[in-house]
Amino acid sequence: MPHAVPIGVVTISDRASRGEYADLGGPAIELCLGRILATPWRPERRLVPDEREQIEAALRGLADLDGCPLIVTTGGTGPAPRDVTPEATEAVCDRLLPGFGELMRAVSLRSVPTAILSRQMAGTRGHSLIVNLPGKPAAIAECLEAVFPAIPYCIDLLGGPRLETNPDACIAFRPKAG
Ligand SMILES: Nc1ncnc2c1ncn2[C@@H]1O[C@H](COP(=O)(O)OP(=O)(O)OP(=O)(O)O)[C@@H](O)[C@H]1O
Ligand SMILES: Nc1nc2c(c(=O)[nH]1)N[C@H]1C(S)=C(S)[C@@H](COP(=O)(O)O)O[C@H]1N2
Repeated sequence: MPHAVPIGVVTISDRASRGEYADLGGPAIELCLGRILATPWRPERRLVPDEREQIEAALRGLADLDGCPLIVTTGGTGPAPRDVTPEATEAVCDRLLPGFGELMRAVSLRSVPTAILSRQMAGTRGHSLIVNLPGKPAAIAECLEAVFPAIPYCIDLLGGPRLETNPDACIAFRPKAG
């Protein structure tokens, strides 16, 4: 699909990257995006260990070389010493969007009290929006569905492609002019 919008799907996991378990996070992101997006898109997949330099390199490449208007990560957002996804995200972003993390934690807190352990965040790098999700595959749809209504308009504001959604899965909110 030559005109499909590239979307970065980044799994950050020591064990999945070593092949010790199958990556369930990347496929869960793709399944969720497939339900939500009406605009043709294609995943740009990356699987990296919890190493800050490798995460930053993946995010920079997806934003600057692959031209992804949206990059979604899973894993490495907690308080463990090797969890460095938020640090890597902050390092590559021009600006942070704290509302994403606030909303995702609030929604997740309805399911698990440990939701407050995630330092997941979002920010912009040039024309790209980067959104962190926790590593638990079950967290992915819960978090992504919560914030997605604001994502198409955010990408409009960043000068990216117009993303349309399937209204049965997600109603994108675009404030009316004036
Ligand atoms: N990509 C993944 N695929 C399948 N399961 C995952 C994945 N990432 C995390 N998990 C599961 O969610 C749990 C919590 O995720 P977390 O990101 O804290 O992993 P972790 O304990 O740091 O280990 P690792 O980095 O090796 O995945 C993991 O212990 C694992 O059971
Ligand atoms: N929706 C949701 N959010 C969640 C969880 C979950 O199971 N569901 N797990 C929490 C836990 S136990 C941790 S440690 C943090 C960080 O997870 P990560 O290091 O895998 O990103 O996410 C939290 N957020």
